Amino acid sequence: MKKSLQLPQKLMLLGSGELGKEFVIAAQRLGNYVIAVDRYANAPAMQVADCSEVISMLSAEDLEAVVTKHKPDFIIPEIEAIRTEKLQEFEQRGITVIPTAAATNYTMNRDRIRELAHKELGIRTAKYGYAVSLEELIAISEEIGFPNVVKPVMSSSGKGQSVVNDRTEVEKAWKYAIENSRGDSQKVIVEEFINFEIEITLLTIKQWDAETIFCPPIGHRQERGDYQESWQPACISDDKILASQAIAKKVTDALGGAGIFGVEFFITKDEVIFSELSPRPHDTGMVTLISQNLNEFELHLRAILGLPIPHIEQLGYSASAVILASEKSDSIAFTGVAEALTEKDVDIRLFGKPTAHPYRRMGVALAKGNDEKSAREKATKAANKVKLV
Ligand SMILES: Nc1ncnc2c1ncn2[C@@H]1O[C@H](COP(=O)(O)OP(=O)(O)OP(=O)(O)O)[C@@H](O)[C@H]1O
Ligand SMILES: NCC(=O)N[C@@H]1O[C@H](COP(=O)([O-])[O-])[C@@H](O)[C@H]1O
Ligand SMILES: [Mg+2]
Repeated sequence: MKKSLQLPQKLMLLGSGELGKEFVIAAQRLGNYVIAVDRYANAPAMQVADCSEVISMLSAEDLEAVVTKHKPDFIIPEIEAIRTEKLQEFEQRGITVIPTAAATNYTMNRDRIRELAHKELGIRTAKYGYAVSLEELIAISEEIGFPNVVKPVMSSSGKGQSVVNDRTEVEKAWKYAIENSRGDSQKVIVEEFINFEIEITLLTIKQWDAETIFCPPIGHRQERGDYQESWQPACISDDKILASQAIAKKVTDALGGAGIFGVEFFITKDEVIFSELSPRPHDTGMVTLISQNLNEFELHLRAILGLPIPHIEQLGYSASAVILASEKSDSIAFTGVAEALTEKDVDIRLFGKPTAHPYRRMGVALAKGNDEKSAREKATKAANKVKLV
C-alpha cells in the first residue's frame, strides 16, 4: 500500500525518547505534523514535536483517547511496550501503523518474534527456551547449559537481562528478570550464550513500492545488555553481509509493511546467527547521524511516506559512543561539551531527558576518523569529556 504523497501528514509517535526525537526532526524538515506520546512529560521527542500527550501506552483506553482526539494518518511506535492489540484495531479503522500492527505485536515480546524467525522461517538463532517460574528456569537452564543468558520476554536495552554462569546463579537471574520486566509479562527467555567475534545491526529498509535496501553493517559493543559504542562500516566478509541481508529480508518480508528495521546478528567464525530486531530505528544506528548521507531516521520517514531513496552513501569510518548518567537526579546539566567539540569531525547530541538515573542514556558522541580504531577512539574520548553535574 502506498500513501498519497501529499504533505504534510499527521504522524503520531508512540514513545518519545532519543530515537523519536531525531525522527521528529526528520519529519519536521518535510513539514509534517507530529504528536509525540510517552509515559512522562517533556520527553526528548516532545521537545521538538508540534504537540504531545502523556499516557500509559499499555492502556487501550488511553490510546483510544489520543487517537480519537488527534486522528493521525500514521501511528509510529518508538518503543516495544505498547498495547499492540489496540494498534490492530486502529489499522482496521484505516490508520497506517508502522511497519504494521501485526509486526509490532510480533516484536513486542521476544518469544513471538523468536518463534516466527526460528520455528516458522527456519532461521538459525541461539538455542533457547522459556520459563514462567523459577523451577522451570532451573530445568530449562540445565537443558540449554551454562553460561546462558536470561531475559524478560518483555524488555529492551538489556533491562532485566543477565548472564548465568552456573546453577547457583539461576535464582538471582530469575528475580532480576521478573523485577525488571516491562508490562504485565512474567515470562523469561533463556538463550545459549553465543561467543561471537562481533555483533552487528543491519539497518534494513522495507519500502511500500520498491525493493528492500540495506545500510552497510554497524558493529557494536554492549555492556549489561545495553549499547556502549557502535561503528560503521563493521568489518565482516561479503559472504556474511549477504547472508545477514538474506535473513533480514526473510524476516522483514514476513512482518510486512514499510519502515526501517534494526536487525541484530551475532557473527561467529563460521556463522551468522539472528538475534532479534526492532521494527524502527535502532539505538546503535545513531552512528548514521554522522556516517551516512541519509540517517536512519530520515530513511524511516522516507520509507513510511513512500518517498524515494535513490542512494544511501556511507561517508567513511564513523562511530558513536554513549553518554550515560551515573546517579539519580532531576536537575540535569552537563559540562565538557566545549572540550569534546574541540576535535574535528566530532559532534554531540544531548537528548534533553528531564531526569537521570544510573546508566540512563543522556546523550551520544559521534565521530569520523581515518579508520575504525580512530573513529571509535574519538567518539569514546568525546563522550568521556561530557559529564552530568
Ligand atoms: N544469547 C546471547 N549470547 C551472547 N550475548 C548475548 C545473547 N543475548 C544477548 N546478548 C548480549 O546482550 C545484548 C542485548 O541483548 P538483546 O539485544 O537481546 O537485548 P535488548 O534488551 O533487546 O536490547 P536492545 O533493546 O538494546 O536491542 C546483545 O546485543 C548482546 O551483546
Ligand atoms: N534499545 C531501545 C532504545 O534505545 N530505545 C530508546 O530509548 C528510549 C527510552 O529511554 P529511557 O529508558 O532512558 O526513557 C526510547 O524511547 C527509545 O528512544
Ligand atoms: Mg538488542
